Amino acid sequence: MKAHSSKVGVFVRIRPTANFSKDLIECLPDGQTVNIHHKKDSRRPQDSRKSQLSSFRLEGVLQDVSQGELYARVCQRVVLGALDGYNGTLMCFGQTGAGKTYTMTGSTESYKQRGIIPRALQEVFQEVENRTEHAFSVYLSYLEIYNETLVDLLSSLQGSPHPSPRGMVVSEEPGRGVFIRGLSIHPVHSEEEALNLLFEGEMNRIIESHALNRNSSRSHCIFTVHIESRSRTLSDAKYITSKLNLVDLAGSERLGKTGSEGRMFKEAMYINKSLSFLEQAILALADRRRDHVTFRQTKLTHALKDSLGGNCNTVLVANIYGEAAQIEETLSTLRFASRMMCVRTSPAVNQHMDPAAQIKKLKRDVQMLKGELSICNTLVNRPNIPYESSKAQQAEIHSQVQRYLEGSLEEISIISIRQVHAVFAQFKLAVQEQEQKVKAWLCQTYNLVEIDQCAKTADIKEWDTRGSTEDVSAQPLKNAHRPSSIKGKTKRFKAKESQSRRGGEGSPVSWKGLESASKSKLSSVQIPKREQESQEPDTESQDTQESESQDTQESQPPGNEPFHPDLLSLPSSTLTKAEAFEDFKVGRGSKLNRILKENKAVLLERRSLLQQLTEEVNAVKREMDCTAATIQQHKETRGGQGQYLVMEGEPDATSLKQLSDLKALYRQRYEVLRDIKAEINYCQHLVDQCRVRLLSEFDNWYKKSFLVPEEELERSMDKTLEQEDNQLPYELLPENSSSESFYNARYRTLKRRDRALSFTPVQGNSSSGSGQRRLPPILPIS
Ligand SMILES: Nc1ncnc2c1ncn2[C@@H]1O[C@H](COP(=O)(O)OP(=O)(O)OP(=O)(O)O)[C@@H](O)[C@H]1O
Repeated sequence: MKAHSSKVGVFVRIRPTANFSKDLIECLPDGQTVNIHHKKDSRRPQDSRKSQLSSFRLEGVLQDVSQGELYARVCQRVVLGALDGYNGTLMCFGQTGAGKTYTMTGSTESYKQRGIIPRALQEVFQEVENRTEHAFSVYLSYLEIYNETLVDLLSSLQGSPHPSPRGMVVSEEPGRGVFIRGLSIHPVHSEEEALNLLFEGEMNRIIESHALNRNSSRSHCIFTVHIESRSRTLSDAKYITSKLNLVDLAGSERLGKTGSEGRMFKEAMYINKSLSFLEQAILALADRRRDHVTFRQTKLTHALKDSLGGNCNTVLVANIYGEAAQIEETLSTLRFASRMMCVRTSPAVNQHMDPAAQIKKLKRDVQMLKGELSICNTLVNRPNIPYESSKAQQAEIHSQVQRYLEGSLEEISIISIRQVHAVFAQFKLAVQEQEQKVKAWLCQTYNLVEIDQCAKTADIKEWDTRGSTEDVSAQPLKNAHRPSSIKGKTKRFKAKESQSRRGGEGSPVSWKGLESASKSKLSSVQIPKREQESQEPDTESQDTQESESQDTQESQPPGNEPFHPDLLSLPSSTLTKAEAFEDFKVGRGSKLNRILKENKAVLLERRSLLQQLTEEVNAVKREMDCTAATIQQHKETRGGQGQYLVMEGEPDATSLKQLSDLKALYRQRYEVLRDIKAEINYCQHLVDQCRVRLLSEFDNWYKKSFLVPEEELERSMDKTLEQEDNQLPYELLPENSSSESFYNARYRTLKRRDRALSFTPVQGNSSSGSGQRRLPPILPIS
C-alpha cells in the first residue's frame, strides 16, 4: 500500500517531584512548549554566569499526567494503527531514573499504575474481540540488548527454541525488513497470556542500584507485538501483518552522578556509547541532504533501523527530571527530542498475498493461456500438440528413451518443452535405477545392511518386544544391570574373530586368492548372518570385552556429564553419559551397534586385503624395474646404437618376454587394487553412517530418558498453577473486572518466581555474566 510521509511524534514527560524547579523549567500553557533557562556554558568560566533560554516545541509536554492519560495521548493511535496493518514504534528515552521504565511498563504491582505495554496489550485484545469481521493472530517477543549482547527474555518459557550456539543476530531480508534471528516468538490468545509473558520477561531483565535509581535498567529492551489479520468476510488472498515495537532504552548517565564502578561502569560505557550512536543515526536521519545513514555500528541502532526511519508510526517519549540538579541532562534529552521531531517516516500497511489463494489465481491464468495457445496453433496450422501429459504419453516417452538407450532408436524428436522435460526425467530415472541395482548388488555380495533399513527393523522389533505395560522412562535404569542379551552378542564376536583367524589372518593370502576374492566379491569374508545370532547361547568372553572396549573408544558419546536421577524421582544411583551409552549399546541400540561392528569388520578385512594387494603390486613393479634395468644394461654393453635386435633363444629374449608378462600382470593386479579401493570407500561410508546414526539415536534416547525434566516439570508446574489459581485471593482484587487479567498474570508470575527461587539459587544472567535480574520483592496484591 502507498506510503505517506509522517513526522515522528515526540512528547516530554516530567517526572513528578516536590522540588520542581520553576525558575529553570517553564511549561507554557499551549501544552507543547517547554523553556529551559540555563547557564550559557558551565564549562567556560566567562559564560558560567550568563543565562540563556532554550525553547523546545514538541507534540506534547506531559506534566503530572496519569498513566492512563499518557497512554491515551501517546500510544493509543499507534496501537490502533498496528491493528490496521501499520508498524508502530514507541520509544522512551532519557536520563537514568527519569521514568522510562515507569512509562513503558509501569508498576507490576498496581493495575492503576500499569504502563504503556500492559495497556497496549489490553487494547489489542479488546479490539481483537470487537473487530469480528477479521481473524487476528497475536505473537510476542521480548529482546534485551545488554553490553552489545542480544538476550531473549522469554527463552525461559516452555516451548522456546533452544538458543542457537551462534547466538542471536540482527538480520535483514527483503520483504521482511529487520528481524532478530534466533529470538523466540510466542503466540498469545488473551490479555492474560500476554501479560504472563511480559511479567516473565520483566523478571529476567537486568537491573542494578545506583545513586539515581534503586532499580536501574542496565540494558535496552524491545517488547514486540506481532499482529496478523485476515478478513473473515472477503475471500481474497490479501492479509495484513504489523509489528508494534515498545522500546525501553537504558538511561544515559553521568558516571560522577551515579557513582558507577566496576561492572556497572562497564555497563554505563556500553549504554552511553550505544545512545550516542543512536543520536548520530537520528542526526543523519533528520538531515534530508544525507542519503546514507549507518545503522550497523551498534546492535541497538541496527535492531531499530526500520523503526527509526522506516515505514512505521514512530513516537518518542523523552523522560526528564524536574529538579535543577539534573538540568544539563534534561537539556540534552530535549535536544535529542527536538532532533527526533525532524525525522520523517513513511507508514504503510503491510499487505501480503495468501499463497493458497494466489495459486488458485495462477491456475486460472494458466487455463486461460492454454486456451489462447491452442487457438494460435490452430491459426498457424500446427498439429495438435499435447501440453498436458497423459499416462499414455508418459509411457510413450519412457519407451522412446529405453529404445534410445538400447540403440534401437536413433533420435528422439522434440515437439514441446514439456516433452523435453519428460525425456530428461526418464533419463534421470534410468540412472537412478542403475544406481539402485549396483547398490543392491554390493549389499548382497558383502552382506552389508543399509542403515535406514536396519534401523527400521530395529525399531519395529523393539516396539514389539517392549509390550504395552513396560515403563519406557525406566528402561535405561533397568538396562543399567546389563541384560542377558549382551551375552549372546559377546559370543557372536568370539565366533567372528576365531572365524577370521581361521580365514587366514595369520597366513599370507596368495595372489590368486586375493584376485579370486575380489572378483568373486569376497566369498571368503565371513560375516555372521543376523538371523543366526539370536539363537546363539549366552556366554561371556574376554574377546568380547576387548572388542567392546575398542568400539566404545571409537564411538564415544559426546561429553561425559553425570546426571542426577534423584532430581527426577529416579533411583539414586548416578550414571555418567558414557555409562548410559554402554547401556544403550546393549539395549535399545544393540541392533545398530551390532551392524556397526559387522560393517567395521568387513572394512578391516578389506583394508588388510588392500595392504597385501598393494605389497604384491609393488613387488611386481620392482621386478619389472629390475628386468628393464637388466635389458638396458645388455643394450649398452652391445654398444646399442640404432635398433636393438635380439635373436630368439638368447638370454635377452627371455628377459623381454618376462618384462612383457610382468607388465600384463601389473595391469591386471592394478585393476583389482582399484576395485578394492572403491569397495573400501563404500564400506567406510556405511560404517560412518552407522556410527552417526548410533550416536544420534543415543542422544535422542538419552535426552528423552534423562535430560528433559524441565518440560515435564513445567507441565506439572502448570497443573499445580491451575489448581492454585482456583484459590486465587479474589477478595484482594479491586472491583474493576478489567483488572482481572493483570492480577492473574501478576500472581502467576510471582508463583513461578517463588518456585524458581526454591529450585535454584538466584544467579545473574548466565549468558552475559551480568548483575541481578529484575526480581521485584514479593508484595501482597493490594
Ligand atoms: N511519572 C512518574 N510517577 C511516579 N513515579 C515515577 C514516575 N516516573 C518515575 N517514577 C519513579 O521513579 C523511579 C525511577 O523510574 P524508572 O525506573 O522508570 O526510571 P528509568 O528512566 O527507567 O531509569 P533507568 O534508566 O535507570 O532504568 C521509579 O521508582 C519510578 O516509580
